Amino acid sequence: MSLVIGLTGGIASGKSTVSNMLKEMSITVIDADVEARLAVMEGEPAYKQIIAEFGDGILLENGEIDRQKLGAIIFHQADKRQRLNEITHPEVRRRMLEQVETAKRNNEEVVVLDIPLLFESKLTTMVEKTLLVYVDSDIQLQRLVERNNLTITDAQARISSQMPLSEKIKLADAVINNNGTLAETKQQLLTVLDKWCLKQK
Ligand SMILES: CC(C)(COP(=O)(O)OP(=O)(O)OC[C@H]1O[C@@H](n2cnc3c(N)ncnc32)[C@H](O)[C@@H]1O)[C@@H](O)C(=O)NCCC(=O)NCCS
Ligand SMILES: Nc1ncnc2c1ncn2[C@@H]1O[C@H](COP(=O)(O)OP(=O)(O)OP(=O)(O)O)[C@@H](O)[C@H]1O
Repeated sequence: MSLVIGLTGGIASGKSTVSNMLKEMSITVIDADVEARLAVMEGEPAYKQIIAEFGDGILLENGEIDRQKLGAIIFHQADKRQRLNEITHPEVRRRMLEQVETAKRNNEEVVVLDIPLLFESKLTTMVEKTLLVYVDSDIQLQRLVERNNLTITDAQARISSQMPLSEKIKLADAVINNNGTLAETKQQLLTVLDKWCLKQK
């Protein structure tokens, strides 16, 4: 029996940081952002649908989707964001489920799905437990600005395109507070895994 955990949070709250800790423990992590990237490669059905919706002005010279341009549109326009989600999310879901099945066949004890929009896109049916990586909003903004080299306005647009962390915290089965050091975050992760995985056995 595998336990399927949905790892979520807000943009720049620390999901990848926690994912990397899980990978170091040899736990399989399936990353929705990676699957979403693969789903929109040239030749994939979503690629054509995106061009039909957003025009070929969003392509780079080499034919790939210009992620910066597409991001600039969808993080500022809710209706466009919804269209992109409608195009990409079914394919992301399908790809992730395929990998969950493989992990289950391999009798892996724990499988983690890293899904930023787990609650917004109602993907919780894919997982048995939900784990939220939380940070205070001022720290989130500061980390996002620094990591992505964004203006405060652009960073705020990205943050407000997602459900606030203060709402997500009410929906999660467990919360890791990532305001502090990486060591403190890892300790909280180990406590949660201990609790959930020991119960599994
Ligand atoms: C908008 C795009 C082109 C921006 O690409 P970019 O390389 O700049 O960012 P990346 O894909 O690494 O995403 C960074 C973060 O942005 C946030 N984000 C991405 N898409 C969305 C969205 N549709 N709504 C809200 N937040 C989003 C997530 O927190 C994600 O971790 C890209 O994110 C995309 O194609 N998004 C649609 C697919 C999607 O919803 N992915 C999220 C996982 S399901
Ligand atoms: N505890 C911490 N202390 C200091 N910096 C941190 C901590 N956790 C994460 N960071 C930094 O904050 C930034 C955001 O973290 P990370 O990339 O893990 O977030 P994410 O939730 O995966 O983001 P995204 O939704 O954009 O994929 C990174 O630059 C990371 O190095």
